Amino acid sequence: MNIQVFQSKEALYDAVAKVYIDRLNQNPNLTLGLATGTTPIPLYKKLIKAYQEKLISFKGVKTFNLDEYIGLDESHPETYFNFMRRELFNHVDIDLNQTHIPNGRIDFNEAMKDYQLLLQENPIDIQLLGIGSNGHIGFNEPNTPFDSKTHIIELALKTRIDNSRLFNSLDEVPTHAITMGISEILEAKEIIVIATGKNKSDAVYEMIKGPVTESLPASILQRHKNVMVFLDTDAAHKLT
Ligand SMILES: N[C@@H]1[C@@H](O)[C@H](O)[C@@H](COP(=O)(O)O)O[C@@H]1O
Repeated sequence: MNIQVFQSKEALYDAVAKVYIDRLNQNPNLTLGLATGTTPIPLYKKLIKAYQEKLISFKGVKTFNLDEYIGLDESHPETYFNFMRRELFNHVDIDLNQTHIPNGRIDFNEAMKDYQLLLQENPIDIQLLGIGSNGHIGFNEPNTPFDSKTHIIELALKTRIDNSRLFNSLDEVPTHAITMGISEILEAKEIIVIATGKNKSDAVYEMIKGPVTESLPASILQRHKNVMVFLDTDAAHKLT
């Protein structure tokens, strides 16, 4: 793992954005694995700015998101479908037909099989990841098998409490989600993990220094050959 710690979030997100700008200039037809949550938002803002400044284009880019809630109305602002349009897709020249998000509103078996097949056919060049405070990646909660493919998962109470800040109440937070599996995440040629804030420091420590165990899903990243981890000093504070 290549681990970088930054004194400021500004410097952190500049560094991550630079990786994307460089990679997109090397290959304008990248297949990107994208993430939601609060963590990637400053990165998406920087990529929108880079697009506006004509440093990058998304015309040839394909995207695959990690996950989607199950049970939210399609008009709900917290569906990851709406999140991605609001935070990135509506502001750049991406072909929306080339953007993919697991579908949380159709028959589960069909949705899982469709996404598994799409991922098999479209190897991901760079997978972006945040990390849950319990070590989840995507919505792969603790004790998800490392060999899992896209599946339906019951969200951990901790995750629902963490994410309830974006909803009117805990009751409104969905209990289930559809998520890319851990084995599919590991297929990406390159993985970029971003974590900021003290509430991520335990999970970050376990991801990097802890045993590789299904009880801390992000720990499997120790076994991937090409992972870059971008941390602020708060998220990194248990490491030294
Ligand atoms: N499913 C997402 C994850 O992909 C994300 O990395 C994590 C952390 O979210 P945040 O960045 O808001 O802390 O939890 C969310 O629920």
